[in-house]
Amino acid sequence: MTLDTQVAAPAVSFRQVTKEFDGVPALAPVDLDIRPGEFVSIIGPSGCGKSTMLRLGSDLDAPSSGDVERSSDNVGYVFQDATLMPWRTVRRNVEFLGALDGLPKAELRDRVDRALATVGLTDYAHLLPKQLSGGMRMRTSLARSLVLEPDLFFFDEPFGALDEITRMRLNQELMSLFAERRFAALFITHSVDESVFLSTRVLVMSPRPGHVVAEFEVPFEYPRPASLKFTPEFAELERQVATALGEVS
Ligand SMILES: Nc1ncnc2c1ncn2[C@@H]1O[C@H](COP(=O)(O)OP(=O)(O)OP(=O)(O)O)[C@@H](O)[C@H]1O
Repeated sequence: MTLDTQVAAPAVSFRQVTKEFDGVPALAPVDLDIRPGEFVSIIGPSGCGKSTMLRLGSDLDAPSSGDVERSSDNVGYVFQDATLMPWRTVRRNVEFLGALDGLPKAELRDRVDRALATVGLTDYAHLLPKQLSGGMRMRTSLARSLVLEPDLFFFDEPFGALDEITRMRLNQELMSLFAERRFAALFITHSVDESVFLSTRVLVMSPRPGHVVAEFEVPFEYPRPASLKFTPEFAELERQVATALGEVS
């Protein structure tokens, strides 16, 4: 699918958005548009306001000044903690948001089946969260959001607590999903490699009060093969992002 990301209305836009906590600025004025088909990563030092931006973008918190606008209320969230209900099976966890949203039973069943298949958990749907690996718990969390077929996704370091192999695999799966669905995404990470591999655009933030100090367009076509990471072009972009991070850390 080709999408002209420059003409579509922003899925979310930040206009001169600031945030203070107890009078102390956490976020300097931020301007940012994320359009349908854009996967924007934010990377920056600890405490620079990445999660704050995500909370403001997703309406979990209100800015101190400025405006945040979303073009759709159909929003998905995936956090580092999968926040599954321990007494519910994988299937019942994945059903949860769709049921809350009042999806008709048959539609919900179809969507849950598709979401479970997308994340590779069809054969594990009867298990409880305690019987799952960390990667499977994260897949369950992702599937729960997918059931709502969101136009806009917020990811707060979803793979930060996973081992490297699982993280690489989930990066590949999320990239494939994005290649297919082309939702809009705001993705918080501490990993340069992950940000470049997944994103159409990478933003580097300064220490508190956070603001965007560097921005990189990532030109690689989707779907991206894992072997992309071994190309000189990928390594060069990683080097540039890491350098921008180093300059501000
Ligand atoms: N509810 C709050 N009350 C007071 N201060 C807060 C609150 N939430 C965040 N902060 C402060 O705002 C700043 C930005 O926090 P935020 O969690 O957005 O940073 P971050 O870049 O996501 O950090 P990390 O990479 O460590 O997760 C930090 O200095 C934090 O202590």
